[in-house]
Amino acid sequence: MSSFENGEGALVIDVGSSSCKAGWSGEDMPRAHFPSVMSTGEHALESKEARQAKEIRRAESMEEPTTSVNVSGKSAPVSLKHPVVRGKVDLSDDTMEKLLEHTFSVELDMYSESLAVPVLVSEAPGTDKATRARLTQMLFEQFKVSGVCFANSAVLSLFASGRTRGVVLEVGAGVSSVVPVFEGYSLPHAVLSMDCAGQDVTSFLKQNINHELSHQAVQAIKHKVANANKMDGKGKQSEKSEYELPDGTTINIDGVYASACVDQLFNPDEYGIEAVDGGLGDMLAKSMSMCDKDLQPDLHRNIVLSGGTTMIKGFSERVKNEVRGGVDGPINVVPDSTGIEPGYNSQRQIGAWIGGSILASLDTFNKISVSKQDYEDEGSNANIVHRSAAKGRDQVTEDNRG
Ligand SMILES: Nc1ncnc2c1ncn2[C@@H]1O[C@H](COP(=O)(O)OP(=O)(O)OP(=O)(O)O)[C@@H](O)[C@H]1O
Repeated sequence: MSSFENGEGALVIDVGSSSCKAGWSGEDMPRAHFPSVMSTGEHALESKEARQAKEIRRAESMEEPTTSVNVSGKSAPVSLKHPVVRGKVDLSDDTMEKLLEHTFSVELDMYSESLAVPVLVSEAPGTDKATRARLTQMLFEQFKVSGVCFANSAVLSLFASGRTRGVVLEVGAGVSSVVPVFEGYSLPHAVLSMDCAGQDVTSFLKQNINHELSHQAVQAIKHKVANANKMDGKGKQSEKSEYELPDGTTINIDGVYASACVDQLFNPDEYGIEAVDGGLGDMLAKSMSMCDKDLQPDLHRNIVLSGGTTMIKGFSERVKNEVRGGVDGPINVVPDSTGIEPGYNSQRQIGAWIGGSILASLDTFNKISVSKQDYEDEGSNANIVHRSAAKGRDQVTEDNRG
């Protein structure tokens, strides 16, 4: 496969259900981290100026439809749309294309007719081939990138923790997944997921707070008060937590809700949530038991947390306690409650992006990516990206052995 003529590195993009992380390979942090939501409808016609879209997005709630003033001074209806819903890219309209355009031209300030850089895209576990092919075509045709590479977000998070073997528990905004990984390969037969994650934690809290607050305001409260304490009827859960709103109003959150909003992730059936493989602890135990017996002890010792929702207080300890009952032998959750790996501790929400930044700065990256030349040589057939992905995984494994 041909290599790229690029001396500047690659762009690394992770578009999630709630936020998009984007930046350059080899850097420690994404340069941009912003809500993955775009305006649609009438207003979209006038939003060619991506900066205007940015201002509107920032000013308005992520979830609620709103209005804005168009060039004629009249109010125009605006609705906001997420290009990724429950971890799945929605390509039924141009929202994803707009989000990418906004990412490149506004957030990364590199507007040009032709980007001419390679791009590594972090994809959610279980992303289908058709979606990957459509995105490949979009990146080559619309944005004129010089190369494309897709990598599993869980595998990237594992790389970020300095591992190539382990099981990743990803809990973002829209979806929770368990992905066992062996030498850089995810093991698809044992990948489990549940459509319940951070946005459901926020919604639960919103329904149980006695105040009319926006989704964003409740999200901020959640970050402060939510905890993963076990719901055992009594004790800490009955304590109230105080939260001061920006206008000085103090609201009290009942301790039961501060714990129950998170408890639903561990006991979904008790909250009427459909989850065929049970809660997060059950999913982890089940997924690991579906892997080769010889691999299981390694997985038990390398349970890596990833995604913003795992930042909730007490999350790591709760995961450890839940899994302990379901598996034999020692287990280790990373980061653990005593913060043995403090570096990774603060990086959970951007773990996949960091793993992508590392992968895209290795020599291997050129070998696992599809260059523009490769794409054109195949008659602009975007399906080339699947062959490249398989070849790439072999290469990453070989490089790790070496
Ligand atoms: N400190 C925190 N405490 C609790 N929750 C947090 C914290 N920081 C972020 N979150 C939550 O994490 C979620 C976003 O995480 P992340 O960015 O990993 O998701 P995403 O990639 O957008 O979504 P997904 O992976 O589900 O597609 C939000 O629900 C947010 O409220």
